[in-house]
Amino acid sequence: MNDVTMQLTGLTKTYLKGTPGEVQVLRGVDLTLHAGEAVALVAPSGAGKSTLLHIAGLLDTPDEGSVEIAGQNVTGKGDRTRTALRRQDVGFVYQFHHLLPEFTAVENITLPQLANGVSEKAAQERAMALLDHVGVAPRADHRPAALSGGEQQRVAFCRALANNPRVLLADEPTGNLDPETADQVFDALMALVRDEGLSALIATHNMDLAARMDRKLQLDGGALRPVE
Ligand SMILES: Nc1ncnc2c1ncn2[C@@H]1O[C@H](COP(=O)(O)OP(=O)(O)OP(=O)(O)O)[C@@H](O)[C@H]1O
Repeated sequence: MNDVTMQLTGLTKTYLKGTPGEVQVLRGVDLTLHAGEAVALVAPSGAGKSTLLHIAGLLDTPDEGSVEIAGQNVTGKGDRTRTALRRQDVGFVYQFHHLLPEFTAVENITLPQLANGVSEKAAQERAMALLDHVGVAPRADHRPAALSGGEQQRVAFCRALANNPRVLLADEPTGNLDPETADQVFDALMALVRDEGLSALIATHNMDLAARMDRKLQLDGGALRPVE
C-alpha cells in the first residue's frame, strides 16, 4: 500500500523578485510525509516556515516545484480544484484557535462537514466522537469563550480533523498555552494523528515537543534537513 500522503518536490519561492527587497525564501524544498507520522518543523523566525506551510496547504503557490496530496499533483490546477482539495485533504491548526465565537464547540466541528455535504446526523456523530477522543465531550455545548485555553485548542484540533484530511498542518499549535497544558494538549493531538492515520507537519519552537515527534526537520537556508 502506498502510504504517502504528501509529497513536496523542489519547491522554490522568492518574494519581491527583481527588486532590491528580493527574498529567496525557499530554494528547493523536498518532503515526503507518510500516513500516521508526525514531523516537527523547526525554523528560526523569518526562515520561511509560514511560506512553506501555506504552499503545502494550497493557500499559496510555489515559483517552481510540485505539491502532491494523496497522490494528486496539484501543480497548475485552478483555484476551484485547489480549494476543493484543501477542504477535503488538509486540516489547519494555528497558535490561536480561531473558533467561531457564536457557535458551540460541537457546532464548530459540524459546520465544516455540513459545508462538505455531510448529513447533519453523520456530522454530529463525527464531531462528538472527536470531542470524546480529546476529552472535551462534556463541554460540547459550550461556546469557545466558556472553554479553557487548552479546551479551545482541543476543539480546534477536532475541527481541523472533521473532514478526515490526509494531512494536518499546524503552526505552533500549543504556543499560546502554559507548559503543562501544552504538554497535555499535545498528547491529545498526537493521539488523534496516530488513531486517524493522517500525517502531521507541526511547526514549533518547543524542542521538547519536537523530540516527541517521529522526525525533526529544520528549515534553514531555504531547504529542509534533519535535526539531530
Ligand atoms: N508577501 C511577502 N512579501 C515580501 N516578503 C515576504 C512576504 N511574506 C514573507 N516575506 C518574507 O519572507 C521571509 C519568510 O517569511 P515567513 O513568514 O515564511 O517566515 P516564518 O519562518 O514563518 O517567520 P516567523 O516564525 O517569524 O513567523 C521573511 O523574510 C519575510 O519578511
